[in-house]
Amino acid sequence: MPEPSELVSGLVAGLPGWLPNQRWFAGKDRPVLAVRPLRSTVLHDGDPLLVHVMVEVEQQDRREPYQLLVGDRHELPDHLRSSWIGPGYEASADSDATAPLLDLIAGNSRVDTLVFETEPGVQLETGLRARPITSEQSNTSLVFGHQYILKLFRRLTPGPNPDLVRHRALHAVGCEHIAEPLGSITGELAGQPTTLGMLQPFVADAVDGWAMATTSVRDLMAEADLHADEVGGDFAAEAHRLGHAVGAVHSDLDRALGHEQLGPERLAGVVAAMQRRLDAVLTSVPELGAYEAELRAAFDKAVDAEESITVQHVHGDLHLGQVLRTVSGWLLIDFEGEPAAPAEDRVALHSPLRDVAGMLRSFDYAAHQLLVGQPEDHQLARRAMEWSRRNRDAFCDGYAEVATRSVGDPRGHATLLRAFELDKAVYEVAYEHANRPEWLTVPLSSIARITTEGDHQ
Ligand SMILES: Nc1ncnc2c1ncn2[C@@H]1O[C@H](COP(=O)(O)OP(=O)(O)O)[C@@H](O)[C@H]1O
Ligand SMILES: O=P(O)(O)O[C@H]1O[C@H](CO)[C@@H](O[C@H]2O[C@H](CO)[C@@H](O)[C@H](O)[C@H]2O)[C@H](O)[C@H]1O
Repeated sequence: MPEPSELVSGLVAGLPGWLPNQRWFAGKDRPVLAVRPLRSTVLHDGDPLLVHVMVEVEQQDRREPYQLLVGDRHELPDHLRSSWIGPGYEASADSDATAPLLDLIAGNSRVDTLVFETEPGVQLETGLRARPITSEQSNTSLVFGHQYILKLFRRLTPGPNPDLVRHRALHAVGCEHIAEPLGSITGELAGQPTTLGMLQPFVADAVDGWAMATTSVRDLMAEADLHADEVGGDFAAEAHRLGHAVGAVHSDLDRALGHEQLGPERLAGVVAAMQRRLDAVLTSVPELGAYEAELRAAFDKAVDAEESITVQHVHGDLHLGQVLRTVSGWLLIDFEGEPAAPAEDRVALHSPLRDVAGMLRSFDYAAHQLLVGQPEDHQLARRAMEWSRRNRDAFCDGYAEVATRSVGDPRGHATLLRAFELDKAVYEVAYEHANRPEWLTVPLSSIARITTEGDHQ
């Protein structure tokens, strides 16, 4: 096997061709011009070899750091062939190679500039093998035994990652709706201690909200004569509990990290950001042009709708795929903000209504995604609306029971909430255009309904 330094320099040369095929690579829409190694650290010098590598990826207008786990072994098993970069392979799918990561955290170890540590008072079980979770995500998560999940952040931003910061803050105030942070990995990037990984308990019995909600929609669609409140798979009680959980997380984030009250000129700044996002999405998705005037008017209306706006730490990219139903209740995961947003936006304070709007959008998605590609059917479309309205209302009812005083019932801020929902739908138009063009009709038809038909609760 080559020396680790030779391995890394050879492998970096293969990365411009390999990176764009990775789900977690954020720059798939632009060519990779160059990849430069920033730092490499040998974590296990054996067979398999495990090297932690940070690289800088250059694309047209940006240079962004990423982390990789690089492996090498005498014989590469068949199941790792797709991870081959040459020389060496990306090792996150190699259970033999990644096993030391948990032990390094448990041992509060330091290797070169990498710091592996447990959270205060945490004792970890060691010697467990890891498997990567198979869902397509923005980062890479490894499950150790059935006990722990380690998320390795792929695109790095110098400084602490908001996912870890918010989990720590919520845990410190006893929040029941998160998986407790158990440990972390920190490295050095641009001279700053930077979060590379976060360890949490793996909740093996959890089902995500999207799977539950879409099962409920399917149940309703299958019943010709029953209403949403009459079918066995009714989701409203869960939507209510979920609203309660999100409201409690917002209150806990406020208690732990505080809030700010912004005056009218800052509210105007929030709305200006919505207009700028619309400008950007209009250039890449011309279909959105049909709704431009109505969208701009809805955003402008929000400027005068409230005297001030409360901002605090929030989730930032809340949707049904970011919540897990366990036997004891709902957990929120992944407090990193929108994957495509700039780092400043992901750590910034925002209105809690932005998260509420994200979840309301998700109910709308769950209701309408089954209709994608189907011939128009008014009966099914009416049922989708019925499901969406019922569950959005139940969510808001649950949220209002525990929300911070400054927000209360989200429906009491109808104009601002509508603007946040439309802003999220504009984001989704860009997301679907880039990732799932066949689903572009989902956010576009919501925008049509909300703006043209005024259909909004
Ligand atoms: N504590 C946990 N227990 C069980 N599964 C989890 C846990 N945390 C995350 N997951 C699963 O891992 C997936 C990816 O986690 P997430 O934090 O959303 O990562 P990413 O930033 O890559 O999107 C989730 O969709 C969920 O299925
Ligand atoms: O989970 P991520 O942080 O990677 O979020 C991105 O991908 C989501 C899709 O997986 C996307 O969510 C959109 O589709 C969901 C259904 O698949 C729906 O529930 C959401 O409401 C909708 O926004 C999310 O926008 C994107 O950031």
